[in-house]
Amino acid sequence: MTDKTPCPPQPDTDAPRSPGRRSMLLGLGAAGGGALLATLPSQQAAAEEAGSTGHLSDRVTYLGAHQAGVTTDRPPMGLVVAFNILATKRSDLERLFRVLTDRIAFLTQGGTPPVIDPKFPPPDSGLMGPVVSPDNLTITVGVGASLFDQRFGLADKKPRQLIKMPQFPNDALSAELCHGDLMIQICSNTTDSNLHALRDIVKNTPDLLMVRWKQEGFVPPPRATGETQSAPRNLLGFKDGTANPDHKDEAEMNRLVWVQHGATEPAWATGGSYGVVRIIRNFVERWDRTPLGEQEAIMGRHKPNGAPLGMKVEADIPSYHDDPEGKRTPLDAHIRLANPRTADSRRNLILRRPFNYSNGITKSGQLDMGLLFICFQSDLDAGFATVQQRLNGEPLEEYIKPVGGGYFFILPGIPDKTAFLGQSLLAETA
Ligand SMILES: C=CC1=C(C)c2cc3[nH]c(cc4nc(cc5[nH]c(cc1n2)c(C)c5CCC(=O)O)C(CCC(=O)O)=C4C)c(C)c3C=C
Ligand SMILES: [Fe+2]
Repeated sequence: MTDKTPCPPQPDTDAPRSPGRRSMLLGLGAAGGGALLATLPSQQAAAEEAGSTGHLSDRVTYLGAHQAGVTTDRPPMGLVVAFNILATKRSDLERLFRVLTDRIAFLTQGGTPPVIDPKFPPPDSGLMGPVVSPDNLTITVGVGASLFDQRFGLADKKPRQLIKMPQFPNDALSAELCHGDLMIQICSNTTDSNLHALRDIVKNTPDLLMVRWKQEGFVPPPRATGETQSAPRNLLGFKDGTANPDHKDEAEMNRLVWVQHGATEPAWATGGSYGVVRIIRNFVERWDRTPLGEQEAIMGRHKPNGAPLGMKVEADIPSYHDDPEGKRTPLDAHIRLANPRTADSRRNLILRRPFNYSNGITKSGQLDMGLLFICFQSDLDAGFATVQQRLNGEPLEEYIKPVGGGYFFILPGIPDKTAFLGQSLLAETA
């Protein structure tokens, strides 16, 4: 049953976004408060021991032309949650976007939730103690094709390439893990920050949103020995992310990721992006019984150091034109199909931002783990759809099974504190 308890007044979200050096050093940020100061050193030590690279005071702005969580650094923990929208009126859809904006402002910047009469449910779950620290949190909101049905009068404003994610040949999509009117990606240094943010959003939208599916994931920390370059490993034991475009290169991100003004998309979509989520199970028991040479031929890279086959280091650029028969890198190796590195295939580049996941065991007693694959692009057809089409039938398919996910349009950013998420979309159809 949906909890319809009205929420008590929410805290001021106007927390300063540039904490002083001293408060940064103390790990206080905008949150302030002695309670945090008292607990910080041990929490931080624990996080560092666990390999987390972040600090409780790390704060990512939620304001700007683009939403955070796409080209910002990927923190160690991430989750994707998809919702059905319960609102049926346009005014309620606007209320939903305003509430989300308000919660994103508070949760990502941190602060102290109000203390209220104990006869009411507490405004905050308390998962993070009396002070909510930012902890590198980003909350990224996307909308599915179904938002543009008859309910809200938005049909003619649908991003041109936004469709319900199709079933690809190797997919075994499970209905309860797919699609949704709204998708929220929540990323931070720690699982509890992500869950705290999720619970806050769910609590504040009882009559507006219903959770449809959720998948949590993680990025392993850099290992102290033997790892010479950046990309962390996936659950097949290979470095994953090596050949990703540079998310810090603004020009490249404008070319590949962000919908540009004057593009073929509706004007409201400028600054947004297409987000693809795929829950891809890995058959790790079978993989772990596969000879190393075969694993490497399937991926097209050496397992220990991530170098392209026949090359020395991870950063080496694979070359295929001098290997037309695939003697060094098989023609059907994952990386060669995904990016054949021709002049034409430059327009198919995508920004990958995946997380590993481990969900326990399946009904038949197999380890249920895999890749929460997430990627972003300004052109869905040229990006994910083309790359996935090239991967259809690849040898890696024997070891993977996509079971869920969806296509979403990542809304443009919130330009300033007077604005709200989705405002450009609603303004165009007011
Ligand atoms: C449709 C897009 C892609 C899906 C789905 C996908 C699934 C998937 N990938 C790995 C492991 C690796 N992928 C790597 C590279 C790579 N993968 C894609 C696209 C998809 N992968 C691209 C575009 C690339 C880059 C290719 C290049 O430019 O050379 C790698 C190599 C390291 C790296 O560059 O990241 C690994 C390893 C798994 C296990 C998987 C599904 C479970
Ligand atoms: Fe891949």
